[in-house]
Amino acid sequence: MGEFDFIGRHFKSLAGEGAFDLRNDGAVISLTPNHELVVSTDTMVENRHFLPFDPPKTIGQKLLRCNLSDLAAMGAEPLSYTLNVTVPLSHKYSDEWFKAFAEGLAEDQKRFKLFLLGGDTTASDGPMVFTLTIFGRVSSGKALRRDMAKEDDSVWVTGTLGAAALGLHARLKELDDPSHLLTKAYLLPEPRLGLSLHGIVSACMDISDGVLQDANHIAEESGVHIDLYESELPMIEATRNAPSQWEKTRLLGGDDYELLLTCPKDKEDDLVKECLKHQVKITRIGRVSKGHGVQMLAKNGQPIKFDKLGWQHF
Ligand SMILES: Nc1ncnc2c1ncn2[C@@H]1O[C@H](COP(=O)(O)OP(=O)(O)O)[C@@H](O)[C@H]1O
Ligand SMILES: Cc1ncc(C[n+]2csc(CCOP(=O)(O)OP(=O)(O)O)c2C)c(N)n1
Ligand SMILES: [Mg+2]
Repeated sequence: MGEFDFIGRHFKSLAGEGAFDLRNDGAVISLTPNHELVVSTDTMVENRHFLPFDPPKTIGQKLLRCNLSDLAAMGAEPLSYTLNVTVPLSHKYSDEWFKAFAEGLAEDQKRFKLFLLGGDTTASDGPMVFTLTIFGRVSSGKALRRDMAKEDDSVWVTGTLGAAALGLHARLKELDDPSHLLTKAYLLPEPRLGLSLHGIVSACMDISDGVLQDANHIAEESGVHIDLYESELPMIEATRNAPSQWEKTRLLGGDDYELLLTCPKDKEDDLVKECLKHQVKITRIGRVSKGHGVQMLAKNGQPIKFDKLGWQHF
């Protein structure tokens, strides 16, 4: 069958304007005046980012959505993406598997209004690896950044936290998930696209490695200290009620793909209004102050001690 046949069968129908039907050496991106191109890339590795027995459809969707979440964090709107696939030679993923993977991409392409530009296909003795590079656009000068948080700003988060990290363990049958909501959060994050936050928030990023570690990125980049209040972290019931042995996982486990924002006091009403307009839950979870680093504070005001801040690959 070969890789060319494989590309034609699974990916050609996902291609859009400038992709030349996936039959050229490169693709062309048309740019509009007064916009800047935003680029972001993320890799997903079998047994590191997804489980080989996860549904192929949601693996495709999660791959796209993690990248869409990066565009959301930049305040950008999606245009197109490239897809690199490294197929494992040691164990076979069926044609049906890739069909469902591509169906996931097709469904989300339609919903989030972007298309495939091209990519690369290889094989190796290692695990399945997907790399997706996403292109978006933002009005010139209006990209959101991580480095403008200021003393006395409040810290906010969209949606809820911790469910995806527990969902992974539900998939591994280490934790009960009768509502299936933990599993759903792990399999299918919801990118917070479409919010108009430029001129409202002082810093923005998406949470992939856990709220504390990612808040630390904003703190470092902005030259400030951030306190997060543990009791304020928004969690669905299944997350809040998980047995205490899962405390650290739900707080630091990552995989949330929610937006972490800092906001000056006089813009808080605008932030809440903008999120309400788009029916996105938003919760105040902390405060920016002078200094450096991050702390998570318990209800009694005491810092909670952790041996690490969040997810690290090595
Ligand atoms: N291998 C690499 N080469 C160049 N830049 C990298 C590499 N890995 C990460 N980066 C850059 O480092 C920054 C942080 O990366 P990462 O933690 O992966 O961010 P994100 O959580 O947004 O994906 C990004 O600007 C990314 O482009
Ligand atoms: C099988 C499996 N094990 C563990 C995890 C948890 N996990 C893997 S990577 C990661 C952090 C995000 O991935 P990364 O590659 O750091 O993305 P980036 O920060 O670059 O967006 C998390 C929480 C998972 N999603 N799946
Ligand atoms: Mg990354």
